[in-house]
Amino acid sequence: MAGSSAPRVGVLALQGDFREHLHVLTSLGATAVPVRREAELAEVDGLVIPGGESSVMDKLSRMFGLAEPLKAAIASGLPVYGTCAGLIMLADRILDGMAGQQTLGGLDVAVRRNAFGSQRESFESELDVPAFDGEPVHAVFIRAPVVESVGPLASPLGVLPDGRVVAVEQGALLGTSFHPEMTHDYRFHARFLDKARTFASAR
Ligand SMILES: NC(=O)CC[C@H](N)C(=O)O
Repeated sequence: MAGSSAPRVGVLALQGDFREHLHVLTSLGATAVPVRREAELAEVDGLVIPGGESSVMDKLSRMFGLAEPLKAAIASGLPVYGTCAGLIMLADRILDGMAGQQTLGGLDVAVRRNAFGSQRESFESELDVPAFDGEPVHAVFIRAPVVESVGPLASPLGVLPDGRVVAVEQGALLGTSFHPEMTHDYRFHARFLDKARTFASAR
């Protein structure tokens, strides 16, 4: 019954809008817990990395000794969904990072921080996501990164009308430039939970 069980998933809770993600995941029937320590990470079958400020999340994850366990978890196939700053954390390559800024990596993409410039710090757009049936996704962007290039291991999931990639997938990893937790459309979270259920039933 892998498809109907309630997966136990975490939200990285060092910084950013982790409470909103905990709320969404709980509303979708998951058991959702904040993750701040390695021992908490070891107990989840999936992890959301929220929006916030990626340079701060990078520093805190290294300071708290979580960066290496997170990298190991990603390498072991743990499903991880990164939104906005979380997408930056998952990217193998970062453009316009702060001096010395590192990422966890995992997604074979290059992302550019704050790619939409100060004129468009936040905006909303309808996004066609061919992997989802039905309505386009109403996407909310806040000082958002863009996926500047997609390597051969990753696939674009969502593209703006001007061709810029803002959602990507690679196996158990999912990343969006925008914030579904701020809307009522939780199809990306549901897709992440499907991956978490698959991971839980395989271990
Ligand atoms: N809403 C967000 O997560 C903003 C991301 C932020 N600009 C960063 O560089 O991490």
